[in-house]
Amino acid sequence: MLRVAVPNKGALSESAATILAEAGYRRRSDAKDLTVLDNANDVEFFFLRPKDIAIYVGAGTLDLGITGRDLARDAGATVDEQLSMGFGSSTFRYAAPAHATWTIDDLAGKRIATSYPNLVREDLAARGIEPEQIIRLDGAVEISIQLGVADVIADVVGSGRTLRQHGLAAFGESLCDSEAVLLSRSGAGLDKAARQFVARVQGVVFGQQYVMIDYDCPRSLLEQASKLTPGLESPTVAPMADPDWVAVRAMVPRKNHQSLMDELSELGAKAILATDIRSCRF
Ligand SMILES: Nc1ncnc2c1ncn2[C@@H]1O[C@H](COP(=O)(O)OP(=O)(O)OP(=O)(O)O)[C@@H](O)[C@H]1O
Ligand SMILES: O=P(O)(O)OC[C@H]1O[C@H](OP(=O)(O)OP(=O)(O)O)[C@H](O)[C@@H]1O
Ligand SMILES: [Mg+2]
Repeated sequence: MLRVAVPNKGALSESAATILAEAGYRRRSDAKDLTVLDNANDVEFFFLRPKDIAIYVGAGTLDLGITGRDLARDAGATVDEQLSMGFGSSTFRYAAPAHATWTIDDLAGKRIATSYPNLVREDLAARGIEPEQIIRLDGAVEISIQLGVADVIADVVGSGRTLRQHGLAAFGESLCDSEAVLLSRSGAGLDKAARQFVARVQGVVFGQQYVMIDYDCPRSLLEQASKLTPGLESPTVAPMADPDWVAVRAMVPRKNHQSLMDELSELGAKAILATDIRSCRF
């Protein structure tokens, strides 16, 4: 039976659960359940702290796991990314009080609070910078400067709202551009069950990022219209009862699909429809 780790709570848990349910796997019935046995699909799910997931997968205790790229890097686990899952995007940044201008070199001799001490230690070592201290906190890191515990923080930035709320500004480049990823143990090949799991999840993730566009197109405009909707291989073109018209179908990126529909309409296409894709295989 395939053993898969899923975040039990926090920023990644709801989106991960939604994708797995859409991929046909059994949901947990209670938010406190730590395991779910999905006999129909021959998978057992383990609901773990996102921080711990890469450790289990890297050790080979569990076959696959969903967690953040930043957490996996901080854990130093020997894992490979099978799939980017399209949610939980964030950057990992140094930040300090916004009233002063900071550069990376200013980190020397400072107290840096973070929940990701290994990621920070690695970054500073690579730059040859010696901090006074790296203070490991479990969360709410943004408050640590005003409480007098640290001079600088290094933390996850999503919208940037939490930094702004605490009068902080990020500086230096991102230490890690993160998102939720599906991990396997490094170097270990995937067996058939694991490959099938990855394909199913990929089908849902891909489906979320694309829509299906259908439209009627004057045959004389087909070449121009096909350039707007090239599809994955090429658009499907079907004859219509009126020989001067064709029906066209193609997958297009969800992002900007509304402006693409405007362009098709301006070109002369009619009955333009966009439909959600629930899942797909390549
Ligand atoms: N606001 C956010 N926007 C985008 N991604 C985020 C955000 N906050 C956290 N993440 C991502 O979620 C993951 C961390 O999840 P989470 O914060 O739930 O775990 P945790 O901090 O270990 O647990 P907890 O917050 O329950 O103590 C990381 O990969 C991080 O990049
Ligand atoms: O840029 P923003 O969109 O404001 O998001 C960033 C915040 O979200 C996360 O905190 P979380 O809610 O996980 O709490 P935590 O600090 O206790 O981990 C992260 O650690 C930041 O504090
Ligand atoms: Mg958190």
